[in-house]
Amino acid sequence: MILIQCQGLSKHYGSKKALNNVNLTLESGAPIALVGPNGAGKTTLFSLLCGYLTPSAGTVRILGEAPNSPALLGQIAALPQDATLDPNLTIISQLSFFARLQGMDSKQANQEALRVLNLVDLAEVAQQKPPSLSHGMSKRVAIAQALIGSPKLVLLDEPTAGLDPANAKKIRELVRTLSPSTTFVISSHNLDELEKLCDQVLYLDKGELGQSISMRSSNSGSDYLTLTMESCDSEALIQAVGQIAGVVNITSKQAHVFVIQLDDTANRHYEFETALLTLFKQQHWQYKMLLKGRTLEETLFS
Ligand SMILES: Nc1ncnc2c1ncn2[C@@H]1O[C@H](COP(=O)(O)OP(=O)(O)OP(=O)(O)O)[C@@H](O)[C@H]1O
Repeated sequence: MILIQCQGLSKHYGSKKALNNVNLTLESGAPIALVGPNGAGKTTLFSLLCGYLTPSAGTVRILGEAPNSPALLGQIAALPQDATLDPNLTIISQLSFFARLQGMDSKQANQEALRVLNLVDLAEVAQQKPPSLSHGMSKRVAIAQALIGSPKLVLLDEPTAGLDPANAKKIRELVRTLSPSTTFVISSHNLDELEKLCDQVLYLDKGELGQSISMRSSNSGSDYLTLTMESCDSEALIQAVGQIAGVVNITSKQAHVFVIQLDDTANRHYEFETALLTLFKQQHWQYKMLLKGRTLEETLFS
């Protein structure tokens, strides 16, 4: 099912071009990552998808509808980067209010508010007011708000920024669990996190959509291996590995991490891995990790 379609989408703020002629078609399914440097236009794109901003040129369709169409009520939700709640009202009353805006009666709205608070493990703060929550808790409440009514599309702008590692992991697990019925588009600078969660990565730079990378195909069908060593003489390793049959290239941009490109001969990986382990045994070199494919960082920036 086509969830998002943008054609020739541009947004200017005065003379500033924040988005330039973006063409994009996204299907529902696994989470999709949106990455790009500061000021690339990610928030602007999210705001156009939600209908918070109107395009300077081009069109947006969500499930075939214009972003502000009443048909999308409850079907699309967003977690803005700087989401805030009213400091004077309890969490439950605010979440229930948002549920009522989607047409639920007061009993259903209360149950829905509790359901989404349970999803983010925060049912115990239901009767509290926002100022009594920590930054991480406020973020999780904002994520709960985006999940009201089980929308088909949820846009998350930096969902785990400021969360401790345990809570960030919980949010990732929640996204994974809900993914069959909700498609998440996640904007983040945390490439490790996106790599764990997303199959497709969109790269936006200076308002233009560049690469669209399929993590699945780049990891399964690729001819790359990423090797992390415990400690080693990098030059000696590059020299020795470079001489193993099938190696096209070996590079190292981070201490102890090597990206090895193999030619595409059938069974090359098995033969190469055997030769690599034999080399480690001969040289008494200890490896930490050998991964098929390249990291997202390597794929985007090498
Ligand atoms: N309201 C505005 N008025 C003028 N310029 C704006 C406005 N909002 C954003 N911009 C500019 O548009 C460009 C894109 O901004 P945007 O916030 O969409 O980027 P971003 O990719 O979300 O950045 P970050 O990763 O820092 O959050 C930037 O150059 C920004 O300065």
